[in-house]
Amino acid sequence: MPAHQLAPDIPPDAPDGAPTDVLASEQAHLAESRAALKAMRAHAQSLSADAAGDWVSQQILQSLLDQRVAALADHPDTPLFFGRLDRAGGDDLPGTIYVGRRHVHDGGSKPLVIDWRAPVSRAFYQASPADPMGVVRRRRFGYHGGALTAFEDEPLGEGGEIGPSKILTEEIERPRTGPMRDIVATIQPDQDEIVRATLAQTVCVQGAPGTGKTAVGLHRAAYLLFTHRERLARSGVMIVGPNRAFLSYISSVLPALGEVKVDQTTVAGLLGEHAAPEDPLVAAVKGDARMAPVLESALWLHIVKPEDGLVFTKGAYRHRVADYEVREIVASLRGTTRYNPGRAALAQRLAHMVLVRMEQRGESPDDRVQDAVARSKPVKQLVDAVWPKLTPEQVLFRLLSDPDFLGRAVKAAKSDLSPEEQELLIWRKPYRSWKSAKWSAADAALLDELGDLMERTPSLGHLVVDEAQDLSEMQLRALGRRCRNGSATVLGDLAQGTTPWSTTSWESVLRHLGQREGEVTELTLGFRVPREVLDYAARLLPSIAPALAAPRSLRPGLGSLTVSKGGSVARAAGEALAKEGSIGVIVPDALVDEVSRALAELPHAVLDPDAAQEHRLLIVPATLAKGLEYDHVIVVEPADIVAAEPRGLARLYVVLTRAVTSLTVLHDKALPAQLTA
Ligand SMILES: Nc1ncnc2c1ncn2[C@@H]1O[C@H](COP(=O)(O)OP(=O)(O)OP(=O)(O)O)[C@@H](O)[C@H]1O
Repeated sequence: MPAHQLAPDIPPDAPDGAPTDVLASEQAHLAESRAALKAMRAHAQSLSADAAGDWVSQQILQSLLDQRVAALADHPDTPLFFGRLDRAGGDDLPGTIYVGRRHVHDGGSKPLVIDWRAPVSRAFYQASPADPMGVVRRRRFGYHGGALTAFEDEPLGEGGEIGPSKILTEEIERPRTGPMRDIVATIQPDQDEIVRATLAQTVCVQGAPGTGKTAVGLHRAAYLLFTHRERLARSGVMIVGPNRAFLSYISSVLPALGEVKVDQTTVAGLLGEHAAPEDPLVAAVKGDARMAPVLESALWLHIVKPEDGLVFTKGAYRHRVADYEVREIVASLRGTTRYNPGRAALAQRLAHMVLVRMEQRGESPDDRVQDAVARSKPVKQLVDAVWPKLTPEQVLFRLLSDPDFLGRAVKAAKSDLSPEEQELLIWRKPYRSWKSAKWSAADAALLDELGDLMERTPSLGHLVVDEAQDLSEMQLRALGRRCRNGSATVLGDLAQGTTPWSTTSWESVLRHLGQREGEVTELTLGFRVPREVLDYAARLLPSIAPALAAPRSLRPGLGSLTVSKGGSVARAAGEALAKEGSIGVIVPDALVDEVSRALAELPHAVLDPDAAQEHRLLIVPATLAKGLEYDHVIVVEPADIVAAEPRGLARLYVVLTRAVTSLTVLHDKALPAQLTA
């Protein structure tokens, strides 16, 4: 008997009845589950918020009920369940379990579908003949639209071999159109290990292009939200991706899994959309973690040694705090609090001293008097003079425009920033004031660091960081602040690092993120790029990431690669349009307009950095291709892509690994030597 049976292709010899009967019975279970979901929704709709006592509680309850009703919507095109486990029994759980996107139960609370994230569903992803996990048979379902049309059985109890799943193969061979889809029906065992890692655990995933890192990160977010619903509803989960076009591409995955309350943003979205152009050499120094102690010193250098004491007049009395006492208070606070709470504490401590004086004179002031004194003019004046009110922008402005001040900060921090590096940091053309300064992306991380030195940044419960290899140490520190009381999922590929500060080690990434305990793991099997294309792109690996092993692909994709000298982009695009699926024409950024003119006869759009367009034929600037995929990819002039930036070869590697079905490389100039070797 074959290990897999795919109805209706397989002759009706299955032990538990002919496939068509089985199919009919599974279709009946789907119909019953749909009806039950409808009833659950009707029940939720019938609940009234009137029971809540006051108006505010009613509003909150109504909003919760509305969310519940929305969550119970049946999307006819989305399979309600995609798997079934027949279990050996011996526990309290049902013998047969249907695994799907959400729980569905009948009127008597009998489970008809169990959420894929429930502990019992784990076996659907992990059970194997070697370790059946109490499962006798795993059944996978194939759908066409919303209709259940096929099933595939894997007997697990007999210790045999399981061949490749046709349903998985069909899913990954499916022509791509539109945004990214969830992979909940076909998560692979090594991916599932990452998805179900505990909330306390920070996981860092190195993976070649198309190994499912993004998909895994999104599913892990959904898993954690299900497993720790209340805790994470309070603290929050956030996904950080490389650009907004990418976010738009992945935006429907979590909602399809029922999770709508996850913030998806970019580093710029989080730290501020500052984008003043900057020399990469300068940005590299600014991105270096050695900036952190320099910023800290720069901030604290603003504290002025108190020369005068405080005189507080009340009625006929003058209460004095001596200069040395003020110095003692400042010294005791310095370095023990963040900057802004330190200011407030200084005012309170001074006020306290005044109160002590009042008491010594026989008065009995209470706490309100202390607050009033802390807010009084003489105290405010002294605090402003000694511990001035500052913004991150003011401090950074001073640091980047005043070489002496920078030198003092470097010295105070005992930093080894060299004179050359310090010179790079100083603006060539200084701005008139911090208000008119134009900040760069690298400055945004410095401002954020200063902001945290002044006021603690709140931490989220969990952070998913995609394309993490591209982040500078200072950006990682900024993200680390946002998960310091939580954990992170860090995803990336050392070979796809395209920034001048791209990392070469995940241990270093975890260290700067403040998650040293994080575990580095690897995904090695590619689900996107055909083998022939991946092997071609992998010729670049010895030059860009020599320590990495060549990636492997699940998809043979014979005939998927065409390399053509002098070929026409319009012809290649026209040929791709005659096939099924999306088409990405990936071009050096400088050639976007030229290629758009060459394609004037064909309906097309240019990918906008701020949004993913729904267009079959898209021109994609090479610098925006990261994380995206297209059924057919046409890459124009690799030599120019390489020449455009310092890590141009890595950019080319990214660009060559976006194809799902075919890659056409068009070139007039000589190809990079690594590709022809
Ligand atoms: N288990 C799976 N079942 C079906 N499809 C999968 C599976 N894992 C990944 N895929 C598909 O493979 C493609 C690549 O996945 P994804 O974008 O997550 O990879 P990646 O590792 O982030 O790639 P890159 O490094 O190039 O950004 C996607 O279309 C995704 O849906």
